[in-house]
Amino acid sequence: MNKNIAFIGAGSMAEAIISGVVKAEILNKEQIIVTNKNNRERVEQLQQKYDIRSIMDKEKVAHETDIIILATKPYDLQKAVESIKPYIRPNHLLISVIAGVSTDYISNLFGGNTPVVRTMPNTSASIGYSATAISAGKYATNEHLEQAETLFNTIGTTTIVDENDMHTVTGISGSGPAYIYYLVEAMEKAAVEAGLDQEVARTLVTQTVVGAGEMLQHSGESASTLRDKITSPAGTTAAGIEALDQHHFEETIRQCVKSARDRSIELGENE
Ligand SMILES: NC(=O)C1=CN([C@@H]2O[C@H](COP(=O)(O)OP(=O)(O)OC[C@H]3O[C@@H](n4cnc5c(N)ncnc54)[C@H](OP(=O)(O)O)[C@@H]3O)[C@@H](O)[C@H]2O)C=CC1
Ligand SMILES: O=C(O)[C@@H]1CCC=N1
Repeated sequence: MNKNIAFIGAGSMAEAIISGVVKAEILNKEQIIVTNKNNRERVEQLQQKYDIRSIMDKEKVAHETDIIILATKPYDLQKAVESIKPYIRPNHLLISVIAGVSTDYISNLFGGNTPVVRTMPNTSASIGYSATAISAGKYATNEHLEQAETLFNTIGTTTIVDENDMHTVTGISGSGPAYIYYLVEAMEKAAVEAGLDQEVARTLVTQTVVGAGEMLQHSGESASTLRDKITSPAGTTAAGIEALDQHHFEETIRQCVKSARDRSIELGENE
């Protein structure tokens, strides 16, 4: 890509994207700039770790870049925009990774027809495995959307969605890796309580999750078919699944996704 990119916000999500983009080698490292509010130590840490540039002066950040990725928490967005708004050019593209916040709101904050593309990646971006959803705001052209797709395709898959679906997407794939990690924590705890060594538990559970993920990706079979193949009649898996059902597993997941989605809506309502 012949575009310079700046990250406004240098937290977990910015780092996951930077890590993935650097590994993908689609940009020279000096084309990537990171900045935050005032935590110079953090941006210098990222600068050293990924051999990218850190710049605290927002005028210089804007001057040196074509694409600006907004990666603050939703409640910090307004101040972040204020700090860079005076230096935004008409040909800048803004890409938001921020949960809940609409492209219209961001365009309005910038006070005009600023093109905004909204994305919802996840932290697996750091190893090229993000499931990123993308929506174009009303001032973003097809070219802007393609630029965002090109960038996010380097850190995983991209799926274009209607912006109205972004809250659900956030509850599914934005937060999703955390649900899987929570499941892993629970399985490890159960294994240790049943007498397995912690390291043995970790190795077995991790490989089980990785293997299941690879099967979902590569076997061409649905989750339900794959599950059936493990579930012998009156066997161990059937007993385990029955316990999950008795403890309302499906309803628990439904509530989990709904709560995350509702929270995304709330974050947007503070607009
Ligand atoms: N973490 C995740 O898995 C995902 C997160 N997201 C979204 O990404 C966004 C960032 O999340 P995450 O990385 O976890 O958050 P973090 O808290 O880890 O990072 C937020 C960053 O924003 C910076 N910041 C705060 N205020 C300003 C400002 N005025 N100007 C410039 N930078 C500022 C902070 O800098 P400082 O330290 O100086 O305050 C910090 O570097 C959120 O909106 C979240 O919804 C989306 C998908 C997944
Ligand atoms: O928890 C959050 O609000 C962010 C959005 C998606 C993942 N993390």
